[in-house]
Amino acid sequence: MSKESSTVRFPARNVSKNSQSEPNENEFEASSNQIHFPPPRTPLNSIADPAQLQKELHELDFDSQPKFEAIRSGRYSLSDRKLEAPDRAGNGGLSYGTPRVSGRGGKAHSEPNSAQSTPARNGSRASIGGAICTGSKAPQYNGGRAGSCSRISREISVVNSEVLTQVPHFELAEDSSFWTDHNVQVLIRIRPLSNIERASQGHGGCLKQESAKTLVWHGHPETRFTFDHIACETISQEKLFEVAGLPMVENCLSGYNSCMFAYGQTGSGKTYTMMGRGEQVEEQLKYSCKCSFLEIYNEQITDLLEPSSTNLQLREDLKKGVYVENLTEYNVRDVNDVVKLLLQGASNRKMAATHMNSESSRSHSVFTCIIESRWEKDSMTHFRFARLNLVDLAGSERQKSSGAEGDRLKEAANINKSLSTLGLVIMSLVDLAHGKHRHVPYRDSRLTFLLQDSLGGNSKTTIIANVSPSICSANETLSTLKFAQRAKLIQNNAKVNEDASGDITALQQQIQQLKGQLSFLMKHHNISWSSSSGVPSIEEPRFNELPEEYNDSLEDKMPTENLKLPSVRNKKMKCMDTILVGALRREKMADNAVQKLVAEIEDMNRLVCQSEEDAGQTKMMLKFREEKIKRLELLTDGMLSAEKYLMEENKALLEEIQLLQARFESNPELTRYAVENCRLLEQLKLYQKFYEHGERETLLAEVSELRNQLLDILQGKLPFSTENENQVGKHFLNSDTIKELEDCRNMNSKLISQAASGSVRDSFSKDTEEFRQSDKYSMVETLSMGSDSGDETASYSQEECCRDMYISSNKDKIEIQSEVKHERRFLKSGDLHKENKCIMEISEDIERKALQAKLDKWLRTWRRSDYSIATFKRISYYSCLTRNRLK
Ligand SMILES: Nc1ncnc2c1ncn2[C@@H]1O[C@H](COP(=O)(O)OP(=O)(O)OP(=O)(O)O)[C@@H](O)[C@H]1O
Repeated sequence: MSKESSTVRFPARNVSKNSQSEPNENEFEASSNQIHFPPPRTPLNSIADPAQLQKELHELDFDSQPKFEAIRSGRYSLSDRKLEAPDRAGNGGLSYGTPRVSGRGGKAHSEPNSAQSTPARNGSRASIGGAICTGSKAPQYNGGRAGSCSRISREISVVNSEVLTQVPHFELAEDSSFWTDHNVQVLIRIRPLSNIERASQGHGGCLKQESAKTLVWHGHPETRFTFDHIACETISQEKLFEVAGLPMVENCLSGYNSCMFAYGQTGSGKTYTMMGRGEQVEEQLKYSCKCSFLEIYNEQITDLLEPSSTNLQLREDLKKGVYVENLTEYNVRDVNDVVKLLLQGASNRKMAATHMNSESSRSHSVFTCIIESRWEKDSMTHFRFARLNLVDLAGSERQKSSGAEGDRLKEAANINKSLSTLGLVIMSLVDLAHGKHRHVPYRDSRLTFLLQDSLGGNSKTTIIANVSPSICSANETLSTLKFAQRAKLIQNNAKVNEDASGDITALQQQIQQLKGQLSFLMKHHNISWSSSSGVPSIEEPRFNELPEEYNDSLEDKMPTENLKLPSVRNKKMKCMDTILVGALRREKMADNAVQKLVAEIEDMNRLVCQSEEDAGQTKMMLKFREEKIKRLELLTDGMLSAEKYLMEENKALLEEIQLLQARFESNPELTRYAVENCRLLEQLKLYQKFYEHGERETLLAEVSELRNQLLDILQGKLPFSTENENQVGKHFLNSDTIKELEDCRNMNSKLISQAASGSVRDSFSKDTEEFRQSDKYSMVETLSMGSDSGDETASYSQEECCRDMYISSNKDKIEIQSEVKHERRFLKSGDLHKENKCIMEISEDIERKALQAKLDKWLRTWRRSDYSIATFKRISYYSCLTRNRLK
């Protein structure tokens, strides 16, 4: 275990007081992992005469503890009327249930919804914080102050068998998903009656549990309460931990902030519930974990692990949220470390005896574990972090019931103040949850300010309301139950705290990998980047060096007759080279685009961070204003001297100036403009490149090449040489079809020359207008007009056209029509310049790729299907569109 940032050795523990009385009980010092404890604080004065009370309790405890334990551990069923005589040494055949908190004991717990991807966890998680950590044995640790730790280990132990048989037992529903799915949970825990209570009031109580979810408060008026979970008197620590504690730890490991409060009147079992009976466990934590332990006493924060650090200040930070300045955090390696810290801190808590509890906590304590987990998946580094707050509140009773006087009264007033703020916060949150506008007074007490995330914020929170069934506590029990009922309605907004910054690094790595692969491929295929255009060029087509499967697939697609012809083969190779060059070029462009996007994401992330910072700074400014108002109020009420006011004002203004400076330097607006500027410059460069570096010509050449390729393939499949015509062609085509092919070829060459001269635009405009007006039966004719040749379809009968058009699906028609509509928009828009601009605005590159993909698709369809002139015409027509658009 190491202290954050510096290695701290605790001074040797002052055990003199207790070592005499309980010399062998300090297991801590005997443990291998030695922690030296700080000197404990002087115990607070007791108000009532606790000595007598304690003596009585001790005697009673000793007698009855084993019986109670036996029942808790399940050795005795509730129907057992007779219990074995207890052995005073504590081992007279009594087993303590399962002592170790060793994971989940094979119990299946569902992951929280949003944490499905959390890597498999193992190792110890059960005992984090030691909260409700069960154990068979008391830790037997007794700090410098008598009673502080023995208290942790002690039970009420005032229950005898006779009584227990009368207490109905209700199982605590084990549904871990319930705890993980809900952000705010409330559980009622009823402690058993103490012997003193029993002696004074008999066996009757103010509470009666009717079922696993309902209990009745016997009073005026009799009130029935329903809760999702009620832990009756016979529910063991272990069971409670399994049901409510484990899912909280699970949440925390999954990256959710988690918090567990114990609320209730003094002596109702809050500390017992939170501290359990700590024991050393051996499993290793698999996560990095830091712990701190503080107490809020009289509205002052003290570090329980470094008791000399008193009056610590709360600060707010954008990243950390609310935190305690200078609070020591210890890195812990295993559960033992955690338990040690827990016990060490507990020994320093302010305690005193009151009428209601001989060892009453007079402060609120917060034990915090910050858990971080990191794992790699798909070459991404995931990082999650979460806090687990275990809050043991001071008793919520009224002052007069605790019999407090003097210092205790002042304490009680402060306790009441923070607890009433807690109540107000909860009420405001409930109102908020019902859609009302409310100011939530988090800042009115240190407790609520520190725990604001746990209340209505980013946290999964469990509130355990501890109640005593004693008639003497009837009113307090009722108010605790009402508090619990209200708290049920709070709505938190828990989210997984995950850092995705690793993703960008992973993307960059991926890009690097792809680059490596690309350069390897280029080296092996003699491809070099042309320095001027950034376009790869292939030095020499080498058909024989192509991978075999590539040849095979080609052979599958092409008629074997053609492959035998070297000229055809060379031609094909040339085509393939072109395709490859195009593909590599596009790949490079895509690579550039990815890089740009990555840079843009980084910019945006920066912007988001800055905006968050800005929001935080605005919040801080508001806070300054609020504080200033408070100061002014104090000044006008005469509670603050003018001098002190000025000094505080000066300090606040200095802080404000610093804040404003920081705000000025990291103004998100500036960054936004800078990012926008960069983006526009990039765009400008792109346009310049498009015109000046021949990008446009390259695209045109590529499209034209693709079209030629298509025609070549058509020719290759249906050769025109007399010999082949006789052998193969005859099987497929009649002379009309062959002529049609020739026509199409002519049509294309005409289009190319027209595109060069610009005249195609006029004719195309006419074409599209006619196309729009035509019905599906005349579509082929309209298409053919694009060729500017009246007799091109002469040999293709109207009937055949109709049939072909029927074959082409409605979808095709819709696609073509929308293309034409699109085209018309261009043509209407006026001059060429505007058109080009328009084209670029809708992203030339993407469009071109899409068109090319369509061409490829059609080509594939055509290859697969029967030869269809209509399809071919569509392709030709589409080529025209493409060409025109790119122009
Ligand atoms: N469920 C329980 N089973 C057995 N003993 C219990 C149980 N709950 C509480 N006790 C015993 O009751 C006594 C008072 O409990 P505890 O000190 O936890 O109360 P508390 O609510 O923390 O009081 P305070 O607010 O004064 O600190 C202790 O001796 C404790 O061992």
